[in-house]
Amino acid sequence: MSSQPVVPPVVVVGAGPVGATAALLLARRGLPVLLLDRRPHPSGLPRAVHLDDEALRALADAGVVEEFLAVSRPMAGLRLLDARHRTLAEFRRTGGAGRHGWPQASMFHQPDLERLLRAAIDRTPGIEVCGGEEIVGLADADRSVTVTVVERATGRRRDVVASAVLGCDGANSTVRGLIGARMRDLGRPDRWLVVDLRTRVPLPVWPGVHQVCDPDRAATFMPVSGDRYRFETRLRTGEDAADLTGPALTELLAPFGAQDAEVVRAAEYVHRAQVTDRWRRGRVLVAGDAAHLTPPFVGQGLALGLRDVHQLAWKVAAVVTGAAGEDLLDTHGAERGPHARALVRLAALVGRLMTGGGAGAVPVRRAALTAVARVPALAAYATESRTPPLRPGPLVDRRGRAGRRLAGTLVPRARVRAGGQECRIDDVLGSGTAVVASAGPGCVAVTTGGRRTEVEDVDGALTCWLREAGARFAVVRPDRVVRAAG
Ligand SMILES: O=C(O)CCc1cccc(O)c1
Repeated sequence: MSSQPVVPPVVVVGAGPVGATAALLLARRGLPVLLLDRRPHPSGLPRAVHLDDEALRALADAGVVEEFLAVSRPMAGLRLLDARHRTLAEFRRTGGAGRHGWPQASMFHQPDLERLLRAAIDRTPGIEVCGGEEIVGLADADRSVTVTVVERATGRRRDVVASAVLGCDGANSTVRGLIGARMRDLGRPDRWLVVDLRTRVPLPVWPGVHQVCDPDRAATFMPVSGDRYRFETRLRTGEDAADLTGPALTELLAPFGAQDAEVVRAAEYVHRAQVTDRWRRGRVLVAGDAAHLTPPFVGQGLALGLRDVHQLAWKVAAVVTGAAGEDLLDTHGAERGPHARALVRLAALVGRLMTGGGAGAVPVRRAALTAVARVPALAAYATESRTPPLRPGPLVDRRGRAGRRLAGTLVPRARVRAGGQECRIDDVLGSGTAVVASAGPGCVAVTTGGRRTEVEDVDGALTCWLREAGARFAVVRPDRVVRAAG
């Protein structure tokens, strides 16, 4: 009788949306997962409210995107307003199907997302969840890590042998500290009041994010999902959250028609712009808020974290199963670091646009808007909701015209017809590396594992995507990022 080799679990630390998604992605690749969280139950706090359609590729591969769409709402875009609420600039997002087949921007209530992720984990074999357990030590060995864990209620300690450890344990990450990583500031911290609201009747507001660029009283207002709204305002020096309750808050909400809304939660929050200086020690890696903190002004906090684990899960699976060498894990920080820094800097720039004040207010705003328009990666984000491409490296070959255009970006999740059935290209790409090539009018060929399949390019989106980049083919990684094109 042959026995399967026993692979120790991948320990995922932190069962928030990033850790939970990581656990699902790893389990769907056949790895056993131990998901630890210091809290006995999900937090229930509505922190993140927005995801872009690129981040939904991670939820799709985790098997929960349909459930996410059922609890979220398409968002119309981002409007920059002046102090008198006149529109300075507007960046629209398509509420219908964007290039990935979903709304370009979706708003949601975080506890809804956490609930559906937890339900998916409960029905996925191979994931063990341990709440109320805290990690206190990590010892690297050859191809494994010993994780020391304490049960918070009893103080009982135990050692777990892990094949890898993913620190998705948030802003105050223990894992980050244990691997000797430090956060590096990309901007100054800023104190804001964050208010979650509910209304009995829907408010007649534009269904997008309003950013009030007023150095004296910078503010953000947005419909979330259902009857929920969020208002945020920068706290002035010497002001705290308690100063902005009652009539003072009612006055701030009035321009949005939300003066009668129920205040569900009002809390001070310090917005930070930080990225870790180290993403890995051996087989221990950090992701999500453990690796970066962003001001919320372009709604990228959670999206960055979901992309981290989407781009990491297949690499961890390849290394742990011996299909790739340990150095594959070096690409995690090399790819995610510049991407995170670019988006954190963009968010900080929008923050300056909202709060830059004094005599320099007008030039600050003009300079920032010019910067957004001039830097291609920023312009692509502002106008088309495309995040910056991954930098060239061992898994991103940006040589040649086609490589420069496509490598490091996501293949569109286009509609295709395969074997008489309509589906999305991701369903044909499978879970490994694939090649997508033009194959005559209205047709593309997908090669996976040496097998070539011709599919109908239903809307011509893939043919057009290749043609516009001057490409005949694109090599697509398991995380749907283009590795090379030519
Ligand atoms: O750029 C986008 O599409 C998202 C804008 C956004 C979303 C959520 C909060 C926020 O302050 C901005």
